Formats: sequence, structure tokens, C-alpha cells
Amino acid sequence: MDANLLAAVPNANVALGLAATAIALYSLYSYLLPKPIPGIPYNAAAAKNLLGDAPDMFRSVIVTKEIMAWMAEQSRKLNAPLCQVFVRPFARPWLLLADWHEAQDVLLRRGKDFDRSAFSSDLLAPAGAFHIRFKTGDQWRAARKWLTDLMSPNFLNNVAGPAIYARTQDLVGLWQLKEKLAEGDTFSAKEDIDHVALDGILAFIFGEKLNISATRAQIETLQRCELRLDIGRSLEEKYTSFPHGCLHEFLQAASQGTAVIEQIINSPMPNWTFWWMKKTGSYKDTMCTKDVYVRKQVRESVARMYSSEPGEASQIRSAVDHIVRRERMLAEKQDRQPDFDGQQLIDEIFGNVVAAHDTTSSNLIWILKYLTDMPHVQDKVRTALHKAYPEAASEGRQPTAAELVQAKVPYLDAVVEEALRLSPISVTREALHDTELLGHHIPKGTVVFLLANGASFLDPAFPISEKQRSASSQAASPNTWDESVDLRAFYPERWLRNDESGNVVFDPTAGPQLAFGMGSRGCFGKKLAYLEARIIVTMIAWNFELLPVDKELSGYGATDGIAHRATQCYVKIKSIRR
Ligand code: HEM
Repeated sequence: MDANLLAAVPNANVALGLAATAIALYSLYSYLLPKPIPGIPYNAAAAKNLLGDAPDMFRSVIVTKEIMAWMAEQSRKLNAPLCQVFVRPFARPWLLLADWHEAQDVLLRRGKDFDRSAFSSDLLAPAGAFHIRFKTGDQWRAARKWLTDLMSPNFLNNVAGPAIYARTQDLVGLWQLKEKLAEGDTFSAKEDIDHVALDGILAFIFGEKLNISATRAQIETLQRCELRLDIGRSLEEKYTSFPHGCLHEFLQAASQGTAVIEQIINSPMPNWTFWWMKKTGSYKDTMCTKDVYVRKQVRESVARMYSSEPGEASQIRSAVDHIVRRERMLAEKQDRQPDFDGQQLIDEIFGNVVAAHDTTSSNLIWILKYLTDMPHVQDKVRTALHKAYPEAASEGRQPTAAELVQAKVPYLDAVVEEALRLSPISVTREALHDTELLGHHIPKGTVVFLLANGASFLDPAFPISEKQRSASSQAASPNTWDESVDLRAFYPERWLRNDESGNVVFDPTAGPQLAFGMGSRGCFGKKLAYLEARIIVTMIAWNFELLPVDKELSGYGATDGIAHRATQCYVKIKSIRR
């Protein structure tokens, strides 16, 4: 054979090898590129990037800390009520639905098509066997049976309300002390609100007599600071800071329980983060502390139950008392031994603490900010309260717990609702099988974010032809309001209307609201959250004037985790003397 030809054979082999490698690499690259769902708008540049939209999202979230704002922005940029983003590399796209009418339909009427997503269940992995993580089915129903009637007016008015009221009195005491120590200066209210929300929820879960309290721990610390030795002013002399109270280990575990979930939610690789977290000593300590404490409370409640007369309702002083009675009753019905020590029951109890704590405290923090920055709203709240509790006002005392749980104060309810409307976290659902949304084919397993901060909530709704909507959506009549009233403004009046007798009433259905989700998987604790907000805001507005604070301390930035949480909440308080 020709020598040149012989030399060319290896070269040809090398070339062939290189070409094959290039083809293989290109195929791998194409395989790993985001896979858009046909017909649904997306960012074209992101579809050509192995990391999809992730780099853009991280750039934005590093600055704003608000992933929900980034999502709403994508829907606006793509000008689409349904769009897709590629946030997790090499995974399916997430769908973003920005339409109140269709979101309501998914949540209320399409439970067979969409359910709790594995995605959100994974983010809440540290909550263990808490029912929020289950798909709708037998396990979920079994857990909900323990909770039946906890949100009944009877339980809320006679057990939860008085317990939360008692804990709110501690906050009033703390702020009277802080006002004196700060000599009228501004201070951060975030931790105080966080603590009173935790104390309130724990009093609901474990009873008013629970002997641990984050607020009282703070009071004890401050009582030792009478000489102002430990009290500091910030460098810029903008606010006074106080030393922190020393929290009971269970209170620390409760706060830590929220913190670990937030860490997972904000991780680019949640499953890995959780895997790593579980190996750390601090995680194990937190889990062990909360399990031991909750079990102890359950055992004490069981002992009280067996030592009281059967059916003696007055013995039920907490959610745990109620849950252990339900477990006993269910066990009898199912002909089995009650399992008071089981991990699922313990996870259910602690899960409710976590679900309730950060969400309620975030809502209260936003309310305080709005009341501080909008004195006319604050005045209106106080006027409404004086009208609702005329005896307390004329006798120069605070409204009692019994008065608080009974009264209707439409303007206060509207303020709470409006704060919730402006600070939602979007709920997610997962397609249970191949289905359709706004006329598009949606593959099984796709995660859909129902944006509560996009079009038809904070921006005017997208025009959508009725034909695109599902049959159940077309059949329903949506509640919507005048979108020409600035949807981003804090305007409680949008939740008020006149009834047939001309009285002003609060109308929770006046317009789009997704703060609690909806339907059978909507928030279980919604009524308790309203009750807690009503009690705490009433007691604050009744006892203190919230004076304006420096503009620099009144930002509206937030972080997204379990809740959409304001970064700043400073107050300058003046006791109202009667
Ligand atoms: C302002 C306060 C609160 C807000 C904004 C809030 C918000 C939410 C949201 C958005 C969901 C998901 C709903 C869905 O997927 O459709 C949810 C679920 C849940 N929330 Fe709340 N929540 C609050 C207070 C509470 C409280 C006080 C409790 C307990 C006492 C609670 C217990 C739960 C539970 C157990 C679930 C899961 C329901 C299920 O999966 O079946 N939440 N909450």
C-alpha cells in the first residue's frame, strides 16, 4: 500500500473519533438543554443555556432576596398569563400561572388534575410526617381527623382566643418597658412580633398555662437593664437596640425549625442541602429537642385526659388536649390501641407550630409597617376599635378577651386582609396526569406556581379568551374588582361594602386573594391566623400610638421563604393613656 495512504489511515481514525466525540458531546449538550413545553412562552436565551433561567434568577435574587418578585417579572416580560421558566438545571420547567380566575379553578375545582407538589413537599422535608407534605389521600385524611374542630368557633373563642390574648398582654408589658428604656426612641419590632406570634401559637397548641414564653424571657432580661447599661444606639444613631432574652431550648428549636426549612427553600439544590443538614449536630439537636418536648406535652395531656371524666369538655385547654382525645376516639372506632407516642402525631403537632409561626408573624410585621407609615389608616383603625368596644373605651380599660373574640370590626379585618394581599407567597400544585391549562397541554408531574403577586393580583389581569379556560372555569363566575384602583397601593377600603341595611361590612370575597391558598388543601389555620392578627393588632393600636420612623428604617424590601417577610420593621411608640 502507498506509504502516504498508510499514514492517512490513523489520521482518518482520529478525525472520525473527534467527529464522533463532537457529535456525542453535542447530543449530550442538546439532551441537557432545557426542554420547553410546546406552545408555552419562555425566555429564548434561557432555553439555549444549560443552566436555563437560573443565572438570571440568582443575579436578581442575590440583590432583591425576592424569588417571587422575579417570577412575577418573568410573566410580565413574556406578557403571558401562563409561561415557563427553567430554574432547576436538567429538570422539567416550572409553569407560572398569573391569572386569578384560573388559579381559583385549579385550587377549588381541579383537585383530580392538580395536587400538592412533590416539589413543595421536598422543601418542607424537615417537617417529617406533617400532613402539609402529603398528597391528598388516606394518610392526609387520617392526619386531618386529629385536627377536626380545632378551627371551630367554639374552640377558637373559648380556648385559642383567651390563650393568645394572655400572651399579647405580655407584649404590651414588654413595649411599655421598652418605651421607658428607649426614652421614646425608635427600635426594631421584628423580634418582639416574632416572639409574640410564637407565644400565641404555642399557647394555642399547648395551652395558656404553658410556662415558657419568648416575650417574658425578653421582659426578664430588660428588667435587669433599668440603668440602660446594656442598651445601645445604632452607629448611625437611628434606633435603640436591646439585649436579647435567653430563650428556653424548645423555643429555640421552634425558631430553628423554621430556619432550616427556609435554608432548604432558598437552596439551589434543596435535596442535597437537606441531606447534608441531616448530618449536622445542630440539626440533630433541634429535632431531638422538639421531639422530646412535644412528647412530654402529649404525655401530660394524655395523663390529664385519663384522670378526668370522659367527655368533660372543660378539660380541653389546648390543641394537644383536643388531638389526644381525637386519637383516643379514632382508636376506639378503628378497634386499635391509641398511638400517642407515634412520630406522625408528634410531627403533626410540631408541623402546625412551624406552619403557623413565621406566617402569622410576617403578616403582623407588614401590618405594623403600614400602620406606622400611614397614620390615617392607624387613626381609622383606632376609631373603629373605640366604636367596637364602647364600654372599654368609656371605662378607660382594654377590651377583654371575651369582647375581642366576639366583636366585628370591619375596618380592622380589611387592614389585615390588605396586608395579606400585598405580601403573599405563591402556592404550587403538581399535574397528577397529562392535562390542560389555559388551552396548553401540561405533562404529568409538571409543577405550576399560582402567582399571587402577578397579573390580576398586583397588576391588571391579562385578557384571556373564555375558550382557553377549562370547562369548570368557564362555568364559574369569578369575583373581581375595579382594577383602575391602584392594585399595588395599600387600600383596605377595597375589602369593604355596604350590606342591605347600609352597614359597612368586611367582604373577604371582594377580590382576588391567594394568601392562604384555597380549596381542600388551602391553609388549615386561616381562621386562627385572622383571630391572632385581630387580637394582637387591637392590643397594639389600643395601647400605643405608632409614630413615624426615619425613612431609612422604613424600607419595603423582603425575603421569601415560608412567608414573604419584611426586612425592616421599626417602631417608635407612645403609650396611650386613658
Ligand atoms: C397569616 C398566616 C398564614 C398564612 C399566610 C398561611 C398560608 C398558607 C398557605 C399559602 C398554605 C398552602 C395552601 C395551598 O397550598 O393551597 C398553607 C397551608 C397550611 N397552613 Fe397556613 N398560613 C397561615 C397560618 C397558619 C396557621 C396559624 C396554621 C396552624 C395553626 C396553619 C397551618 C397550615 C396547614 C396545616 C397547612 C397545610 C394544609 C394542607 O396541606 O392540607 N397556617 N398556609
